Amino acid sequence: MKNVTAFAPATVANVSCGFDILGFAVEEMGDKVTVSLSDTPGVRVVRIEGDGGRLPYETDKNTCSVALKAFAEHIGFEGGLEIELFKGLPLGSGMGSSAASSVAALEAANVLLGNPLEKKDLLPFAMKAEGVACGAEHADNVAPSLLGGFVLIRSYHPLDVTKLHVPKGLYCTLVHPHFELNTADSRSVLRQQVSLKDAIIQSGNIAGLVAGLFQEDMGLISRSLQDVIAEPSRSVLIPGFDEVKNAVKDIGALGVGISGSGPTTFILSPAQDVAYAAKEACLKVFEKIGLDVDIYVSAVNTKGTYVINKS
Ligand SMILES: Nc1ncnc2c1ncn2[C@@H]1O[C@H](COP(=O)(O)OP(=O)(O)OP(=O)(O)O)[C@@H](O)[C@H]1O
Ligand SMILES: N[C@@H](CCO)C(=O)O
Repeated sequence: MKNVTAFAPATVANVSCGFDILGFAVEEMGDKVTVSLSDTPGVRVVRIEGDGGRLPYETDKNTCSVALKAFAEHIGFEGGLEIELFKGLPLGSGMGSSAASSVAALEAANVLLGNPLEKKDLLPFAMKAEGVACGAEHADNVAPSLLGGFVLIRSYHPLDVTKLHVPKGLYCTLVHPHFELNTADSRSVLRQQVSLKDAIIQSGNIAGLVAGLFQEDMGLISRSLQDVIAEPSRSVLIPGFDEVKNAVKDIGALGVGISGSGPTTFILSPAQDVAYAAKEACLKVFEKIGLDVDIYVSAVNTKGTYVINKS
């Protein structure tokens, strides 16, 4: 085997009440990465497509190569690895673009080198790449992109992640307005202190959301999709956010929140037809505002990253 290509899915981080500790993966949208063995030692990005020429080739800047360099050092691989990145995700969208790249690169390289590590043990290298992309080694995009489904980060020190149950029928609608918001900028507007009152509300909601997922209790999930920590500071940066909340109030959706650090908004629904009704409602909102959007409807991806070609 000389090269392996892997796909890694887009993700919705935070899921309202789980700032930096919860995320889920979606289907179809994502990045593809081919990793090939090379006679020249070291990790190199040799091709990038689909980014409009905007992503860095430098090994210490592209999330694919940052992750692979750390992985190669960890397993003691001293040979050469070449990376070809096919961007499927828009940059600065809130759909985990930098995460999908590093996760696909790690999955491809791990398989190429004979699976020296288990999938879950690739996580720290992808987190390192997130640190380079946005200044914080948060795992709520990389963990679900790697493992699929809903993933909870119980602790960062030590790292303790766990997959949660995905209720049948759960769908999401992702509304991506055509402008970029860097995660670093979107983190810089956050308050550094949280009041006791808000801490109580947020803990109740995250516990309720986890219980709701396991019990497949759509009412409990819906009541728990509330964020009093990040959303109040960030929603002002997202045109149409309040209008979307209003527009989907009466169509049976479970809730609305900012996907990761935005500007994408996610709507969770208990069934596919509700997710499509949410799409129609959002199209009307953005037509009125006069802003171009892409709207995707997707089930939850329970598989995470996977290999699509080996040769
Ligand atoms: N392979 C990559 N894919 C995307 N961004 C990358 C990649 N490698 C490096 N970067 C850098 O990461 C930064 C983008 O990180 P940021 O977290 O803001 O965006 P994102 O991952 O596209 O957003 P989001 O997670 O909100 O979808 C940019 O400076 C970009 O140049
Ligand atoms: N938890 C991160 C996700 C970034 O996509 C944040 O909200 O900043």
